[in-house]
Amino acid sequence: MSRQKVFRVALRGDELLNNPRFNKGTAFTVAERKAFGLTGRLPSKLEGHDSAIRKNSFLQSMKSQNLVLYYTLLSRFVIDSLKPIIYTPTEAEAISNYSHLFRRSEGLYLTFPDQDTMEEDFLEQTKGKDIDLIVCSDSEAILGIGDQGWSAIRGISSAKSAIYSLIGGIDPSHSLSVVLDVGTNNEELLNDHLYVGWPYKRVRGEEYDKFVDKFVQLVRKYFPQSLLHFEDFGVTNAQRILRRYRDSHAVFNDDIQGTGAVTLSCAMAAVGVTKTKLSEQRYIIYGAGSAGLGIARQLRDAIVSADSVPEAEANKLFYLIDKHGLIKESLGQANIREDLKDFVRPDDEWVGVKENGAGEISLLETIKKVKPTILIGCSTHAGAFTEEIVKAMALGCERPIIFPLSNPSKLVEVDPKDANDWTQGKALLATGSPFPPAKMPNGKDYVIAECNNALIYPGLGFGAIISKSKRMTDTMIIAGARRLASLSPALKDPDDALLPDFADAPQINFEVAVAVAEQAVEEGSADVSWKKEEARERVKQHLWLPIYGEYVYDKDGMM
Ligand SMILES: NC(=O)c1ccc[n+]([C@@H]2O[C@H](COP(=O)([O-])OP(=O)(O)OC[C@H]3O[C@@H](n4cnc5c(N)ncnc54)[C@H](O)[C@@H]3O)[C@@H](O)[C@H]2O)c1
Ligand SMILES: O=C(O)C[C@H](O)C(=O)O
Ligand SMILES: [Mg+2]
Repeated sequence: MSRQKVFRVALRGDELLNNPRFNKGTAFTVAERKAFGLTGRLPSKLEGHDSAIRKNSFLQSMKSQNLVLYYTLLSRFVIDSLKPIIYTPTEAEAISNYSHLFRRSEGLYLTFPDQDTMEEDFLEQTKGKDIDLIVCSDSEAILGIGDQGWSAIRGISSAKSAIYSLIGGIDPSHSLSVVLDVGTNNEELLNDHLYVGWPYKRVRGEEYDKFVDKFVQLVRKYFPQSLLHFEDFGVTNAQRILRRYRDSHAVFNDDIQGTGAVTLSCAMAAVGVTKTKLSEQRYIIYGAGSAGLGIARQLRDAIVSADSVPEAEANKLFYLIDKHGLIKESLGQANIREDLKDFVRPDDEWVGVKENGAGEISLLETIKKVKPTILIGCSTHAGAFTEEIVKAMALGCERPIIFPLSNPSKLVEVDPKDANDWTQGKALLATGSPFPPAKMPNGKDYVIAECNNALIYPGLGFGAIISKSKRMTDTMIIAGARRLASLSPALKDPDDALLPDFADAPQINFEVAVAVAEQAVEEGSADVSWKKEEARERVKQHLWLPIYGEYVYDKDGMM
């Protein structure tokens, strides 16, 4: 017969969770969590559960044991082959199964019913730390796989933070990954008795806004010069939260602004190949959610500033398509979000164009009428760019520019190999997830650019952090995007990739960070006394590299 022993334990918080002798993971009781300062460090449900270990889990486990080893392995040897394991697309699989994979606490869990202790939990987790970067998600729109509840902490908040360190050079001990667990509407998770998050429907409306606001105000109070990165929020919340806080703190929505920036760089490189201007293109954006609208606005703003086109004229170059087809006036307010209003097409343009029974105009009909030069996919609609669609693009212009950006790989709108074959190598291509090179008709490889926001957000973020920017402004983002575009391999060889390879991402993001910091200082968004000309040196000095230091014992030293 076994008898439960009572131990007197002098450890609290991280010390307790990181002690293999005493750690109980999700099995800590509510009373123990309170007594040992663990409430904000563990998800809400108490039983943990293990399942098979994947490569991703192995690296995750290495990360929790030895950060220097983890980042050295990733950066020094195999950045482009291991990145897909710790990030897109493998993360999608790890996230959807995370309750079954959960082993150790990571980051900060803020759960809706625990909001009375939010400040305590926040302070427990950040005590003695100098936090520059906070990455948070409420997990409602994870990549293209939708609502994943609590699981965002692992594959999204932590993976995005890891990319900041790996590619951007941000010291991992200065970043904090957060999940805002406000429930989930994912029935599969709600019905899974092993789901370890808060197993209730998503909180909406005023209660949700208050919860998010409480968190944002803690960030502002304790880390006023940090960058607050929002990832994979649902489209309406994402836009609203960004609007609400962007003038009072350095906040950044990666899906809107990061995706807009990397796609702008990629489009600049593509029009460099076709020797045209951004203002001479006609754009179809398929999927008008966070990414679609972010891309449309970023491209529009660049056209206004670089080609001196009035905003109202620039708006007319864009055709947005969503679930109800082309976004046009007659879809009515119920089917058009308020924030899409700049891009709503007038009905009288479409007289004579074929509609379906519900009065909707399809992607194919839009292409036939508009003869676009650029087609961008961020719809989560796998295979939407069929052979007929891609060939219709190629009929309308010599070098169609086609970016199927939906992640993970299985949701891509068209396999780039097919788009290349169907256009006899004429299409200029980029995807959101990594794909192997396609073969050109002359037998050469065509490297598919990976147009993923991870190629730019680490540099954008680092630039804002180093310059202690009070806000992340559009002009800072455009400065970073221009710098990235200027490093495109296709500018030297038009048959080369539109964007640099991820193997070069650290050097590329260094340049992006310098450009952002320079712009921040020049425009007065920065809060530093140094001059624009010093930005390069400042970024260099603050780059974190995974190298062991020498340890000297000091009882009051770092813990
Ligand atoms: N490459 C990148 O860096 C990058 C960045 C952000 C998002 N993405 C990808 O883009 C996709 C969308 O992400 P998001 O954050 O904008 O999500 P979101 O949910 O905000 O937007 C998706 C939009 O597509 C629309 N849609 C769904 N099915 C459609 C269909 N059949 N036809 C037309 N429209 C349809 C939805 O109504 C919604 O408006 C995801 O797959 C995501 O992984 C890629
Ligand atoms: O996470 C990624 O790979 C990119 C992007 O933020 C997405 O939501 O798909
Ligand atoms: Mg995202």
